[in-house]
Amino acid sequence: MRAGFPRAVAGQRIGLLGGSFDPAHEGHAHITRQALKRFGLDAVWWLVSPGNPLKAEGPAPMARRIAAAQRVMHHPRVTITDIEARIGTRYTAETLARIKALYPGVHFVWLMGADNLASFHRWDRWQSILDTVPVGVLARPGHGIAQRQSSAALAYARHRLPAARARSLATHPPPAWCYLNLPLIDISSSQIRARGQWHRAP
Ligand SMILES: Nc1ncnc2c1ncn2[C@@H]1O[C@H](COP(=O)(O)OP(=O)(O)OP(=O)(O)O)[C@@H](O)[C@H]1O
Ligand SMILES: O=C(O)c1ccc[n+]([C@@H]2O[C@H](COP(=O)([O-])O)[C@@H](O)[C@H]2O)c1
Repeated sequence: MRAGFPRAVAGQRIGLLGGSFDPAHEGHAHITRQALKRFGLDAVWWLVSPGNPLKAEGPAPMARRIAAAQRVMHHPRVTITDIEARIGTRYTAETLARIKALYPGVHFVWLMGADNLASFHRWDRWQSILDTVPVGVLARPGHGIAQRQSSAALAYARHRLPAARARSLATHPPPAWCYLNLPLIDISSSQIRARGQWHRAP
């Protein structure tokens, strides 16, 4: 594997938590620990995005977001990576196609909070994402039942695995998705920015 790219071996189950991480916070760390345990993952990679295609304002510089993420998340099975910037992608569908080609035989799972399930049908080629990798959705404060009835959730309702089968998600052939209820942590990057504890300017 090229320098700067995380290592993985065929057969491993790896969760991909894409995010702006602008900045990272305890909510990200919490859903990562839950995903490791409940989906039975070997590792989680935080894909620090060059910039969410649906967000008008650009995030803080990558190096600063990575450094902040490393302060928040110390775990032997979590890797924080700028792989999207390295491969030149920011659309998840393209990222997943590239990562799957780079890591044959690895079982990847796309991870996201419930707020993203609500807007998922606005993502570029969202059906292709669901048809490419299993998706694990983690509950988020303020985003409950309505999200589970969002356009994407309804369109793929018959491919939903019950939480009791969460540990089989990573090796389940796509499309497959699973919604996990978990203890909620009410924190967001927007709150941290609004409190003036993080600034986007370089
Ligand atoms: N407190 C939380 N509980 C559950 N999921 C979360 C939480 N915070 C973030 N996530 C999820 O983590 C991923 C990355 O989130 P992101 O970096 O956008 O943080 P954010 O707090 O949502 O940021 P912002 O407030 O700027 O939109 C997303 O899938 C998001 O749903
Ligand atoms: O591919 C898309 O169209 C797309 C649209 C919105 C969000 N995403 C990805 O979703 C992840 C979460 O984004 P964010 O900003 O909510 O942290 C991050 O990896 C984004 O690149 C991807």
